[in-house]
Amino acid sequence: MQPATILTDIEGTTSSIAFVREVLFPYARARLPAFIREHGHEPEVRRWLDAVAIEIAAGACDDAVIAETLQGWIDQDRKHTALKALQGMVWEAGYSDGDFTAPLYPDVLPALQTWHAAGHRLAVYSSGSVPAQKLLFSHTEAGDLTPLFAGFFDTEVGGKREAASYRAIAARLGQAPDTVLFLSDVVEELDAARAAGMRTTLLDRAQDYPQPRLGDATHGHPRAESFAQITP
Ligand SMILES: CSCCC(=O)C(=O)COP(=O)(O)O
Ligand SMILES: [Mg+2]
Repeated sequence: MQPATILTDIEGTTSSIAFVREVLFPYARARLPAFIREHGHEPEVRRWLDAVAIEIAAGACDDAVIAETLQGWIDQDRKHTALKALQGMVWEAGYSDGDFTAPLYPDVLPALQTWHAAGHRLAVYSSGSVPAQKLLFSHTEAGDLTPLFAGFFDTEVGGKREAASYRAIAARLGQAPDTVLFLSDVVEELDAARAAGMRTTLLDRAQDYPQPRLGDATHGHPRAESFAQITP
């Protein structure tokens, strides 16, 4: 039988929520206005700024207003595809200037290496954009881990709480959904993956969730406090 493909979330699963909210988000929040002023004319940036403008004003609006809107969305932790794409572009400088590297929970790298060596395909599905995911995994404290992964998926495939997104990911990986194990800290995401036919495990990390999710709070998903407890 083919080893299961392991599809993992990032924030709260491979890396702490604190890193995302206390390092990545403030970095992007502070630099987005200047980034938009300097790069707003570039088509790949403009495309996302226009998407924000359409949402907030049904059309054109000032770039300063767009920047303020994006900062508000960061404060609300909105998982908007345009915000995530722009954040990823801003984080590129942070990684390349050495302002930060990406921490992983200590159990993550050994498990990923073991699973990869055992023939499991590994993939990522995060609200962070695919370029942001690749930046993160290529700038971990253990070096570049991107060669371990066979696929990266973001919300361009669909929202993380929608079963259709997981069906689309399975199809893109060329796998039947029941051969994919999805790992996440968010029960609603696991519910959607299960509805699509995937296997699931809830990551319940004490650092992120001081109140353990037990019993009904797991919605029937297998629960693990570390990757070391997962048998794919
Ligand atoms: C690619 S790292 C940035 C993480 C991020 O912006 C985010 O919203 C994380 O969401 P996740 O789906 O990984 O919980
Ligand atoms: Mg998460």
